[in-house]
Amino acid sequence: MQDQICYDNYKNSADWLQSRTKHRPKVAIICGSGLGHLANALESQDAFPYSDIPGFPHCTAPGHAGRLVFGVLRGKSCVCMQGRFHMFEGHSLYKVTFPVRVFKLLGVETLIVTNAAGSLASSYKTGDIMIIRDHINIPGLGGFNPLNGPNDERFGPRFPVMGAAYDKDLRRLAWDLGKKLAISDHVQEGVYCMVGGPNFETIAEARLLQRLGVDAVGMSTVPEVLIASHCGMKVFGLSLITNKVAMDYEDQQVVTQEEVLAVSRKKSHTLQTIIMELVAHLGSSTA
Ligand SMILES: O=P(O)(O)O[C@@H]1C[C@H](O)[C@@H](CO)O1
Ligand SMILES: Nc1nc2[nH]cnc2c(=O)[nH]1
Repeated sequence: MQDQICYDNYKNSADWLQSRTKHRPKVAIICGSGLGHLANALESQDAFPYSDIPGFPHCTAPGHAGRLVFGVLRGKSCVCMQGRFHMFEGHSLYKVTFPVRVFKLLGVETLIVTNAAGSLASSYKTGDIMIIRDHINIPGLGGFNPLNGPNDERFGPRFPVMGAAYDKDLRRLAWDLGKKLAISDHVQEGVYCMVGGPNFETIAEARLLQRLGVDAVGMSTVPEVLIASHCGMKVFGLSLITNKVAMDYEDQQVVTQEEVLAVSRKKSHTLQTIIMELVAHLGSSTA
């Protein structure tokens, strides 16, 4: 594969970071659009602009600050991506997922992914939070997969299974936390679908995805989950529902990226609260 990334590049980046921070995180968090505020909650921060880190791509999507922040969240050492890389920015899937393998080499065991997404499930409301139970990888079904090319056994097997990519115990814990925080009316669990973007769905595409069993659709997350699961990390994912996807030609709602960002910024606090509680419980008998 033309631009596949070799082990030494991931290692070089991990060594660079380890020589500049005392933190040794076991948890990594990827912040979706408008959700980067979470990184500000980290204590004893060491922050690095992506442009300084060897091998890291540059962040061009709106609502993604482009910084890697190490610190302590609820007593746990974490590393937080304040902004991610998307295929629609023109990055290869190897670049999109580059940080995840760097996290593996840093010793990360649990990856938490977040995103902004449009809902297809009729019962979902804007502002709801969806625990990701499973995914559909539309680019992947068409052959675009970050695991394409020669397999590096140091990361994982040639043919990884994906039937249980989203950790069951962490999903259950998130449900319990939703109840404890009295927000369970706004918590859902469902199937996330990645499309390539950058355009939003046509009406016919939206209807197709709904028939396929998709509850929420976005343009990210799945490549990172594939790479994390391949190398044996526990994965937990949340989608913030920023809009309902138009399903009808008469529908007057037209989604815009401004609306996506405005809703995710407005509702990010709830998502952050769940993540902070979840991180606090990591390592207990249930997580
Ligand atoms: O990084 P995320 O997935 O939150 O980025 C947002 C949501 C869609 O993927 C895309 C268009 O809204 O940007
Ligand atoms: N593809 C897609 N991505 C989104 N991200 C946030 N909302 C949407 C949406 O409606 N469709």
